[in-house]
Amino acid sequence: MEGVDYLADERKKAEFDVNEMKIVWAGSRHNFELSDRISKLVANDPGFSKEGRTMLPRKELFKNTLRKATYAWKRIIELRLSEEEAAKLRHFVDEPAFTDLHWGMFIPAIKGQGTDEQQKKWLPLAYKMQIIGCYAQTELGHGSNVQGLETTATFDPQTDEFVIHSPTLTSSKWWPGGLGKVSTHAVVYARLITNGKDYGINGFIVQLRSLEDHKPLPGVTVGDIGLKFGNGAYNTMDNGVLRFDHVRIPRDQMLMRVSQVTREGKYVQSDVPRQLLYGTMVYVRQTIVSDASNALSRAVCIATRYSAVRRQFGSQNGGQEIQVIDYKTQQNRLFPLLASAYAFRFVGEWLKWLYTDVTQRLQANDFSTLPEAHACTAGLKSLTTTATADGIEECRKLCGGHGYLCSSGLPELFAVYVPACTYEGDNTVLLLQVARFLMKTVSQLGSGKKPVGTIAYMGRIEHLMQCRSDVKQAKDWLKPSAVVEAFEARAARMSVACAQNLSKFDNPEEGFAELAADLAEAAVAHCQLIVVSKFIEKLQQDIPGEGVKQQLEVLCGIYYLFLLHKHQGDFLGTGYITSKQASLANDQLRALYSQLRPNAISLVDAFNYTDHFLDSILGRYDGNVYPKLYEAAWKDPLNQSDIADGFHEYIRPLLKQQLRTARL
Ligand SMILES: CC/C=C\C/C=C\C/C=C\C/C=C\C/C=C\C/C=C\C=C\C(=O)SCCNC(=O)CCNC(=O)[C@H](O)C(C)(C)COP(=O)(O)OP(=O)(O)OC[C@H]1O[C@@H](n2cnc3c(N)ncnc32)[C@H](O)[C@@H]1OP(=O)(O)O
Ligand SMILES: Cc1cc2nc3c(=O)[nH]c(=O)nc-3n(C[C@H](O)[C@H](O)[C@H](O)COP(=O)(O)OP(=O)(O)OC[C@H]3O[C@@H](n4cnc5c(N)ncnc54)[C@H](O)[C@@H]3O)c2cc1C
Repeated sequence: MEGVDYLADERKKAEFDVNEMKIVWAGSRHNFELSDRISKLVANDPGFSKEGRTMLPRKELFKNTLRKATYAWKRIIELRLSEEEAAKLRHFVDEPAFTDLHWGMFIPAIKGQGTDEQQKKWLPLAYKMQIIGCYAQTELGHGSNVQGLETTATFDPQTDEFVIHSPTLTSSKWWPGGLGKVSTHAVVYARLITNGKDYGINGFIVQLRSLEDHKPLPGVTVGDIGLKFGNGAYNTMDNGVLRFDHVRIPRDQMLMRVSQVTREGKYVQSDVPRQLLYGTMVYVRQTIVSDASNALSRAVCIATRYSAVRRQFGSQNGGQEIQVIDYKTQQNRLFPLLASAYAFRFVGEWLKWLYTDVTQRLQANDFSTLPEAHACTAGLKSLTTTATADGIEECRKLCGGHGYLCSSGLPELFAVYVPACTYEGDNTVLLLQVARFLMKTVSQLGSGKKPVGTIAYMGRIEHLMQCRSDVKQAKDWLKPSAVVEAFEARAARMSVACAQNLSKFDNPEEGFAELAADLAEAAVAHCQLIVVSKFIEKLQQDIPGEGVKQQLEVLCGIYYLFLLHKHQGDFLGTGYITSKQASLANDQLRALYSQLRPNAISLVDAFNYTDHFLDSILGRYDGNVYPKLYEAAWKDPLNQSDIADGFHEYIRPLLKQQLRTARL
């Protein structure tokens, strides 16, 4: 029945002010109002309908995305939306498109690596979308190892130009989004060669297609790399391949903030660190951490609502069966994911602050916090995307058989999300970057250099190496100081153990390679400590709204106690807790699940997602799942006729043959 709220009883159980929680989730009242307004604007516009998206063949799917992305741009202009509003609109349109890379990487690369003059020339064109750009770094042969890229940019002093060339098959650019069929320009990363000397990787703005007829320019070979994982999903994006045959660009299209080549061909290194060349990746990794909470909360919202609708077993005297959300096993799989969505939200907010801070410092030529910013963005990108991709898949399983239907929204969400574990840095490669930072920190402990920021805890290494948990009863695990010390001691001990093992090798690089798996685990422990600490710090702020803070405390407890339970080998193995204390942590975790249970539906309502954005029958706000599933099945193209195409060709002869055999 339309108009009935099947989850109304669940909503009545809430012990907190949901509207206030919506503001906490959004980060501020301004953010909440912005998201609320723009998500409804998109949901109510038929131009942004998602109907039938997963059924479209690639060419139609792609064309439909071009239509939507350009329609979004038209609406942005017509409604005179600000940059912030426009970004929200693209987010709620919810379909990966070339515009993500244009706004998300091409423009930031020019902003971060271009000189003032270059920014003045290129940004107005890009802002008006008079040129469309992508970020062409990865090649067929190399992605993680950026220093191993092979494309060359050789300076020709005769003409004051760079010659961009792909010397080998493996040097073909491969993967850049928006490249395959749309971009007119790219920021291309290539080896800078001048006066016969290779100065390593630098960015160059290269025009790829004519602005008149969109044909590839002479010397440019460009196309799409082919179908990717999942139905619909990331296939809306034209990830591309690109080869250059001695393509000439003016010298001033080398991005020259980090280093320059003079008219005479002299290479000049600025006094900014070369790592700023990697700045766009730091920026995007930071946005990916915030986005992890979007994707995970979306999956959790679907699985939580459906778990309250779905009933199995336990009917007493002909009454209703049990809601599957009441099974402790379901809670133990679902509630930590709900808690993780909130945890990633808050660590994302903090990371945004850290990124803004480091950007301001860089502008003032203070490079001191760059290594920490790199370690935090790399590590948290790795931690949150791994947990989110795994979490979305777990949510699909939590929805039983119906989770496997595309109409649940979960298969597509997973297919779109899972490459986040790979793009912007493979998650293992990124953890090893964190590990390098940790090993450097440990090796400098005796030097008098005081660790600050997220590694300040290493400054208390002597205490952290020998302290023991003083938890005596389950509720002691609710004390923030007990928890932070536990996570600090575990992270510090794992790092120190790695450093001690490394010192046994004559060649440190050989040692690092041999111990890489342990080092990656130490990096995870450090990153989990950051997430836990930032959640606890958030709770120390003034949080208005009846019961809101209490709910967040429950979620925070679930987040860290679940981690403690899952990684209890680390906590026990490093000797910080006893098995009795581990068992008390588990008792407390179960108690928190019971406290969360009546609030579960309202906690996912606080994400304030429209049904359009969720695009899931199982996650519908009104919980009206079964009639809508039934209705959707009949919309499948296979059900357009009673007799399937192919029946006369294949099935009928088979049945006739069986009939003949039966007669014999
Ligand atoms: C149903 C749903 C529908 C729709 C959903 C809709 C929309 C989705 C919306 C949003 C999604 C959100 C975001 C999506 C965004 C993007 C996805 C699309 C595009 C993806 C693009 C890309 O992938 S671009 C390519 C990215 N490539 C990489 O990340 C490569 C990884 N490799 C590296 O970064 C480096 O090579 C390395 C760090 C691994 C090694 O570098 P190298 O120089 O060889 O190394 P070292 O010798 O180890 O380091 C030298 C020193 O430099 C320091 N360092 C390294 N990196 C950095 C850095 N980035 N910043 C600062 N410093 C750095 C390093 O620590 C070393 O320092 P020392 O002090 O030790 O010397
Ligand atoms: C959907 C999608 C969109 C993308 N968009 C873009 C884009 O717009 N622009 C762009 O330039 N690129 C883009 N990329 C490319 C992406 O950035 C790379 O794929 C990514 O950086 C990983 O590099 P790789 O493919 O070389 O993986 P590889 O490095 O080859 O990884 C393969 C395996 O080797 C392991 N490995 C590699 N090195 C090490 C090491 N040192 N130690 C231990 N293990 C190691 C990895 O953990 C992994 O298991 C995109 C990729 C995808 C999937």
